[in-house]
Amino acid sequence: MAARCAYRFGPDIGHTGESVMGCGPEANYGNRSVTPAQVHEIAVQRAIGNGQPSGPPRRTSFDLRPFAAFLGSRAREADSSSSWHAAGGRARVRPFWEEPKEPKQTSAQRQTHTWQYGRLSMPTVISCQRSASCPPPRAKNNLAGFWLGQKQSCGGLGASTSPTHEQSTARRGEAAPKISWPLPIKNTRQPQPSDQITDGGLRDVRRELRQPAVPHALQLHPKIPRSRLLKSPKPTQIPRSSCSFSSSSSSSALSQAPPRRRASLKRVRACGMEAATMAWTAAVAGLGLVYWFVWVMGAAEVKGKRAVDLKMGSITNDKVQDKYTQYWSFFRRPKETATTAATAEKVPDFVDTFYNLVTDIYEWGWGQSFHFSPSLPGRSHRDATRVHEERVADLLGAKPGHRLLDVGCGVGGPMRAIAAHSGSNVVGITINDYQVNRARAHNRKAGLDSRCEVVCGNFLSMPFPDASFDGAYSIEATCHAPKLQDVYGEVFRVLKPGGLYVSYEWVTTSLYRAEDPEHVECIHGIERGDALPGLRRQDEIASIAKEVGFEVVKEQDLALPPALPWWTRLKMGRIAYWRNSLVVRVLTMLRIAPKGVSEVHEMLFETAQHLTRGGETGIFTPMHMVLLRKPTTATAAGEEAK
Ligand SMILES: C=C(CC[C@@H](C)[C@H]1CC[C@H]2C3=CC[C@H]4[C@H](C)[C@@H](O)CC[C@]4(C)[C@H]3CC[C@]12C)C(C)C
Ligand SMILES: C[S@@+](CC[C@H](N)C(=O)[O-])C[C@H]1O[C@@H](n2cnc3c(N)ncnc32)[C@H](O)[C@@H]1O
Repeated sequence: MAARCAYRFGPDIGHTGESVMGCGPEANYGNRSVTPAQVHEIAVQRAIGNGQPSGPPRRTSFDLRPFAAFLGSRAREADSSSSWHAAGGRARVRPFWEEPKEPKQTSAQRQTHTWQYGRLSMPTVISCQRSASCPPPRAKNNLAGFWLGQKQSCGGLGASTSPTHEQSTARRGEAAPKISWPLPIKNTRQPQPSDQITDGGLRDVRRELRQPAVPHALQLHPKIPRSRLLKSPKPTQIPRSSCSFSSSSSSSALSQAPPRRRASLKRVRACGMEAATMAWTAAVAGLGLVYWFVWVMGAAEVKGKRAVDLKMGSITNDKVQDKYTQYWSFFRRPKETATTAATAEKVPDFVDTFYNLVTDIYEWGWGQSFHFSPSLPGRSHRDATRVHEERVADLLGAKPGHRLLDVGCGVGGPMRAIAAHSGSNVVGITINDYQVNRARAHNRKAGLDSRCEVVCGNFLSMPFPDASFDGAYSIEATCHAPKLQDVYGEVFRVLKPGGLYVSYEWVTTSLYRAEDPEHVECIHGIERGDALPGLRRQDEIASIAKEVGFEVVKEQDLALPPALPWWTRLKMGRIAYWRNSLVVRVLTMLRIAPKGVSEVHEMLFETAQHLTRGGETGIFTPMHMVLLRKPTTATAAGEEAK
């Protein structure tokens, strides 16, 4: 039968695997790709002569390869059509049946063969209902294979009430070997006594596909005498529900027990062993899951910060909870915060506390750039962020040799992008010393530390001489200033005459209605969760800039169409936030993360919802851009205006 169907490779043996074409009317596989498992299946179908109409190889119902693949077994490598013929079949990964062949064994040698799973030696008995062309073990060092090998014997092949291969052959008076293999493939049709069961079918297919022979996967069980197989027309049937794993190491207690007791003892022991195996598997899988959850899934979008490294800035672990409470009570009533001089003075300190609490969470869940950007169709958030940053450099006309000031630089994401894009030198200032250290470390890692410098200081009174910068920019930072005039005035002072300043401002838009409680709650939510002493209106910005002496070159809300929404990133991240919440809780419970981190995370979660609402309703924008120039004639802040 096998000879009737001439397989030949399709014209394209590409990365999708080997195409099997033109197999005659009985088995026309068209131009489908055939995986090793399917090749095996074809062989089995032919070997048992099931008489079913031939067609594309079916995926078997007992195929647990995905599980094996999950555990990182070589099965994936072996069966993955993409890795099978990488690069158009040139760099080929060796499939499992091409494992180095053991020297051919005699049947006596085979009788004493035990399965070797890594360091585990398992003399497993599994009755086979199928032909000798059953598959070889997937991979010897394969935990999944090990698990599956055990599992299959429970109500699987060995426990069927239909005639087994050995029964069929025993009835015919032939010696029927017990056959073991660790990965069964369930066949819809059971072999009939009349079937000519050989592994010739598989061999034929292999020959045709020029695959080497299967290594010695099939074996005789050492403990079952050949004579018993011949004599006993009906081997002991083990109920489907019971555990049928059996070990060849029988104890004397077992051999001395009466037959019924012996059977139940065997079952108890078998169940015990299976339970232990299951427990081990569960433990390994559990550990794997925790690892994946915390280290892999919990990693920062831009690698560099992991959940297990979450710190609360320079706040010691025992102070986190207190600091958070203090922060929260200070910013609970945002509008009042900026109004009295006494509270306004305290703002920078609380902003510093805020960034101690959130910097690592931001880096972990957002990356090294702490700002929004319009979405770009078909581009990643990372790309969109970078484009938004490079736009600053372009607006400033930054060149190599220029000295730029980054007002409120965070951990320096924009600074590095701008320095790299324009070739200029950048000095960043932030109030938070933890951010200074993070930014410096990132600069070093990026190889930009010679052109990117970071200073710890207050942008309301900067430690820089007058007219010391060619240009300046601030990305979503000046919203922390109780009075915008103060920070704009400082930038004006340190800029060289003729120097440009670009700022991306957080503001309420003309759609905001102070009499709408929903609007008010949304904006308060944004202010509370972002350490803001009170958002300004969009139309205030230019006049404040003019007030300190700047010329307004350009003003534009970069969030307006045709720009795509900036808040979709926040919205789409929701599932990740749930996961992060859980990670943070678990880490706090394990005392890896300090107490209070969960509360901070909760606050950010809530803030994200207010921000999203602000974006969706259009009452808020985080990217009102102003391009300002210090007049060439100006000598000091506000002089030109006067
Ligand atoms: C300019 C400012 C910061 C803007 C944004 C960078 C941040 C505003 C809200 C932040 C976040 C909200 C939800 C967090 C999430 C719950 C967590 O699991 C992972 C981090 C967040 C996504 C976090 C990231 C940064 C923000 C988007 C303000 C302060 C002026
Ligand atoms: C939202 S982050 C933006 C950081 C950076 N521009 C970015 O886009 O990644 C705001 C930054 O402003 C800084 N900041 C806020 N108030 C400040 C102040 N009074 N003096 C100096 N820096 C301040 C914070 O420390 C923080 O680094």
